[in-house]
Amino acid sequence: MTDARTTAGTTALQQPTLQVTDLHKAYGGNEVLKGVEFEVRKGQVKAVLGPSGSGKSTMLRLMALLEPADRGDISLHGTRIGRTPEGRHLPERALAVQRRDIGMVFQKFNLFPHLTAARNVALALHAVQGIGRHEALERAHAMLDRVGLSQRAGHFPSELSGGQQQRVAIARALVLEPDVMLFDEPTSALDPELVGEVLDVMEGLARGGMTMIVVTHEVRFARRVADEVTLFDSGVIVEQAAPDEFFDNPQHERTRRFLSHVH
Ligand SMILES: Nc1ncnc2c1ncn2[C@@H]1O[C@H](COP(=O)(O)OP(=O)(O)OP(=O)(O)O)[C@@H](O)[C@H]1O
Repeated sequence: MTDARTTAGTTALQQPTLQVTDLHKAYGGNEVLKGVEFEVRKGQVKAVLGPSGSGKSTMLRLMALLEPADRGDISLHGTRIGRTPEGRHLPERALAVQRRDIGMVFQKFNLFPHLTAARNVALALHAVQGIGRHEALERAHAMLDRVGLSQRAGHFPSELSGGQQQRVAIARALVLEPDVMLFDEPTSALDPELVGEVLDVMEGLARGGMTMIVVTHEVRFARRVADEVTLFDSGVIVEQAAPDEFFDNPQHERTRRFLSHVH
């Protein structure tokens, strides 16, 4: 009994939080993902770099179950998600339940313009988890405090800077207490002077133990915060390594060429 429990516990610890195997996706005849193998473990931060159009966003969207893969598996804590055990795509209602464990932040914040920051965050709790208005608002305020926006909770998106709006979007994802957070170029739509405040929030989350995958062009952030950096090119992973290795001693010519353009 004890042995069985220990074994199960050890297995759970070793399992990636989120994992994709042999992931394929094509749009029309355009093969965008060509058998990607990728995983993130509990508390790990993975940065994903790569040229435009290499398939980074597509991988995140598939991982977040926002669209189906053509082939391959996506697993959360070792359990396949997005498909039935027989391999059929799950219906929307079942997908919605599985999506709750995976938070996603996009380049565009997509806040509701007619709702205050607090209500934007509370709406997620209310709509997705059915939590009552009062409690949802209380938790929204606590989450806005965590991203440094307690003073802005009553403001509408139009009254907030882009950086502040993105922090609201981060709070909206966090309030659902996801097991893993996916960031898809969260600072690309921001004026340069607003990038830092969003990266600071993300760094705080990373230091606090959040499991994160970050698609980004912010090389310095990747070097400073990530446990591992991945280079995507043309739908495949070219190189994955710890930041010092990746940036100072890349093994692949493609990585060297990529870094020569971004450094
Ligand atoms: N819904 C879609 N329909 C058709 N083609 C798509 C769709 N989504 C992505 N693509 C194509 O797939 C390829 C990969 O796109 P993706 O957005 O995943 O790349 P990316 O590496 O994230 O690029 P970027 O850094 O520019 O965001 C591109 O050629 C893109 O045009």
